[in-house]
Amino acid sequence: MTELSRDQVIEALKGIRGPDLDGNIVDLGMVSDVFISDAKVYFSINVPAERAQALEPLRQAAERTVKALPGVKGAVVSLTAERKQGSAPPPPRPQPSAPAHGHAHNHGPAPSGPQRTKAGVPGIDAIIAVASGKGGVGKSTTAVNLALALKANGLRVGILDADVYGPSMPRLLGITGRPQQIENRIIVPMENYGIKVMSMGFLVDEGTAMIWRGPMVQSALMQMLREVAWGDLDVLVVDMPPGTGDAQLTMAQQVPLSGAVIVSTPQDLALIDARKGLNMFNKVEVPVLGIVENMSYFIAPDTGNRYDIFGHGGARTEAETIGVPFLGEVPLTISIRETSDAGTPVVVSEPDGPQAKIYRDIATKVWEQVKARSGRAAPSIVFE
Ligand SMILES: Nc1ncnc2c1ncn2[C@@H]1O[C@H](COP(=O)(O)OP(=O)(O)OP(=O)(O)O)[C@@H](O)[C@H]1O
Repeated sequence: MTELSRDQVIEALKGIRGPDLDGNIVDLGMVSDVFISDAKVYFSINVPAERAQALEPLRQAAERTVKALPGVKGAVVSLTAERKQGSAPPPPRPQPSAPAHGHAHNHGPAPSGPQRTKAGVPGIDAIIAVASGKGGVGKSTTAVNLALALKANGLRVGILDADVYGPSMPRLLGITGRPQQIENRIIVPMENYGIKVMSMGFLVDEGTAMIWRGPMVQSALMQMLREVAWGDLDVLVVDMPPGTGDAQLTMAQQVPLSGAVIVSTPQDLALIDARKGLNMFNKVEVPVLGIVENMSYFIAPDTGNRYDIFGHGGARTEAETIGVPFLGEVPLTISIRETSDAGTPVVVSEPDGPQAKIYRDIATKVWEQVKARSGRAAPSIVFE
């Protein structure tokens, strides 16, 4: 197999017409730098923000084209809508949580630590959602490494994979097999690397087409939350399905969340989606613990050089604008991807490496936020 080159990719992308069918996306200057690493191709296409949604087919066409090239193992293509240099900053947005609800302060004294009764699931002190405004930003990767980093920081941790449409925890944590059921339909969670895990992926055969209707999703989720022998946990990390639709809103409402972590990539478009996520949690009065910028910058595997291909720093600015904590920047590195694919997340497989440290620092900040907010009553849950 011949080595894949950037020129080949660019040549192929020249076959894709611009949004108004004049010229191609390369000659129109819409394509960012192209990075190739381990036969996976990364680049972004710059489009006007207001046309982003309409141009999703263009992104898909570019992705398909690149994936079809011989020797390409995968492609990560994102749309970006860069602000023009020197343009006015966006207007300040209101604080995400109104002081009337008593959880608007990101600072101030940490009262007494998370309280057992607050989480609403006996034995579980705090439940944290990891969410993203859209798919593919690395939400599951962040969730698993955050959970393992919380464990590395000395906490008792579980993960609930609420992404029933595309459960990824079995793969990310390298767990196969089925969980056991004990008396009263209670399921024993699976376990690896010292954390307990429950995922629909353990119950449904891979490749089985599951057609989920809303109520089924809700009942599956409630079972995974309440009919699982979690034991005593300091924190349960919930990997939410991507997006901010009705299903996610209901989920955010029904799970007694202590707070939510929002994962975004730095591009403006992803940030717009991240803001939707933030609004969703505000709607159901779940405090947003902060934003993580994933794929913040790129570390080339051969030289270790750093490249800001995705416009690093957008999420930090966004967090400052909307007044939520910024939790940290995770670079796009091959080690994060490969360790995830291998079921040995970087926090456990390279615990002394720089990536693991980044996740542990994020975990520390997340936990500080949980503790700072634990005085607040959890949203009530209604059982039918
Ligand atoms: N920081 C990173 N560096 C390199 N690769 C990453 C990083 N974060 C995520 N990835 C890779 O990007 C892909 C998407 O990540 P992941 O599945 O975590 O995203 P997601 O937002 O949960 O996606 P989905 O919406 O499909 O559930 C995976 O191949 C993952 O290994």
